[in-house]
Amino acid sequence: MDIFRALKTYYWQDKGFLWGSVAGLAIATALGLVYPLLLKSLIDDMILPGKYSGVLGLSLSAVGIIFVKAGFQYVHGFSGGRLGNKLAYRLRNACYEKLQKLSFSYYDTAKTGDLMSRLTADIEGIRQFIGFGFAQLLNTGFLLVFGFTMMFFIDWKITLMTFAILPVLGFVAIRFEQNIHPVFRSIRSAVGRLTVRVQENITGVRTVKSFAREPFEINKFVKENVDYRDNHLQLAGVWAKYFPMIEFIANISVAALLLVGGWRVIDGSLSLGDLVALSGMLGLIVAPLWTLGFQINAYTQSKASGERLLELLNQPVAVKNTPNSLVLDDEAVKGHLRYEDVSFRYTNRDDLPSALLGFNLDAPAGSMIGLLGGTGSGKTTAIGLLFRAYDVGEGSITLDGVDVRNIEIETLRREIAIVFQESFLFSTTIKENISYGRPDATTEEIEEAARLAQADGFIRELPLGYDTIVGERGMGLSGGQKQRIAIARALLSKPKILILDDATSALDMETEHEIQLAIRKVMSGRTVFVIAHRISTLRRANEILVLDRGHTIQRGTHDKLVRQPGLYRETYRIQYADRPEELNERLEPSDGSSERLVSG
Ligand SMILES: Nc1ncnc2c1ncn2[C@@H]1O[C@H](COP(=O)(O)OP(=O)(O)OP(=O)(O)O)[C@@H](O)[C@H]1O
Repeated sequence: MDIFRALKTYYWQDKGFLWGSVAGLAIATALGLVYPLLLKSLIDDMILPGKYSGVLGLSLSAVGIIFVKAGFQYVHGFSGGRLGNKLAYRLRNACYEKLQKLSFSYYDTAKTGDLMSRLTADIEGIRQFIGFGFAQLLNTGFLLVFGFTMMFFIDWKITLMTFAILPVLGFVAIRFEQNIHPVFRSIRSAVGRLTVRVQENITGVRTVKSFAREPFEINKFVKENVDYRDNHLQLAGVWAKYFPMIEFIANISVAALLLVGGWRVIDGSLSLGDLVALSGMLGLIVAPLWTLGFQINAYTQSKASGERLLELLNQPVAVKNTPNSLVLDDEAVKGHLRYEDVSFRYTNRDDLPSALLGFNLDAPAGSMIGLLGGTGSGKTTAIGLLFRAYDVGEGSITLDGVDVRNIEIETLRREIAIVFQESFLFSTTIKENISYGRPDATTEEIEEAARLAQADGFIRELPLGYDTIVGERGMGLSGGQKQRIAIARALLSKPKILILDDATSALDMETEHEIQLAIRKVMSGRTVFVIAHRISTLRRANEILVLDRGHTIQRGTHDKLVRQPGLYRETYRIQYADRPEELNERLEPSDGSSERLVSG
């Protein structure tokens, strides 16, 4: 019950509905138990003595009871529905909000399918149990207590006899639950695997098709589908075995009642009406006992779902604001950045060495910083620490002299715009994609940003122009088109710091050059970070840092670096091998003697 206590904040404000659902069902149940008493009265007081005058009154009472019972059943259904749905609504919102708050580190290991199922199937489980299952479980208890008390007052000996069968029935019902629970669990994980298969296949459809791996994918799906089908067959097997067994045991008590009750009526120690009433009540008690296994199952399932939801809701947020976080004043921010001896290691990858080691950088407002290095050398890590995707391990990063860890995350990130290599577009209009960071932007501003990002031309050629809806993650657009929309989105937010993380890799040199000119214009006086593998993208930077496995191995301007032996010059050599004039001109040493750079 601890799980449900922990979830109390999501349903306790509706406790009126909870009580309404429980009380509605309990009263309707108690009223149901009155029917056998009416039958008893009909037989013993009217039919047998031949007093027919009371029959009409009795049937009118039955109608009245039906009416009132229906009213209480409505109260149960209405309250349970309200309670469950309001709870599910709050839980869904809370989980979604939590997902928005969780830091990047959480998503490094989170699985999309698993999170989706928490927000759907697990919440549904809780909704059903809190709304209805809980009241039904209590109701089974009420039935046992009310029913046996009434039976006891009619004839305690017969009642005790029928009572003897209950532990057996309870035992079988619990065995049933124990057998069916793992099957339900396997079904749920089989559904999860099946969903992940479909999701991955649709997402990676281009890769699948380009490698002609459709048969392989179909086989994988069929395997999961077989698993799913087999689980359902196993479920059907458990049902088929236990249902007749439960019915058989329950009917033994009915048979025993008929046998002993019959004798007793014949020898005159029990009235016929009492026998009919006892049999009616026994039937009412036994019916929900059949479903006891299900009710317990619903309880354990929703407990497991509750655990999974609480695990998400109680997930610590790795990067968060401190109580005294500084709220940045947009007007006052200049954009002067300093990294001082910054080192960082990803906590989820203790097996790996630090991703960044002793990183130092001074980037005054208005400067352009270039980062170059092989894959995995720490470039993205260096900028991730700046916008607090992760907090630095050692050292510090300051913005205008304030440690970024002391700046309110939201205002810090509002000053920074990042364009990643893989541009993510939402499945909405191009216009809304560009204005994502500034929903208040005017059409003119959106179009101006698109012009600067060299995107306006191709957008206008689309049939619906800026109102064209792009497919999921930008499907239907080329890589370079997506990158240009992402650049327009970043430029529109007029950030103090712009980060281009390999953001122009899909563009041709000419378009990239045009965009660079535009960025220089828009970002004049602001700070720009450019991560790139192309020298042409970096060469105008005020300072270029060359990284290798987290270490800064070279730094300086393009002119300085092309003269130094090292990775930068090697990269330059490879990229400009087909333009030796430019290469020689660049690499000519200061003493005027020409250096031979390209062999062969
Ligand atoms: N989220 C993460 N969790 C664990 N390790 C990570 C994570 N992101 C990066 N790494 C590791 O940190 C190191 C630096 O990665 P980083 O992404 O900073 O490199 P990069 O220079 O930007 O590479 P690329 O040019 O390929 O984008 C690599 O060894 C990488 O495997």
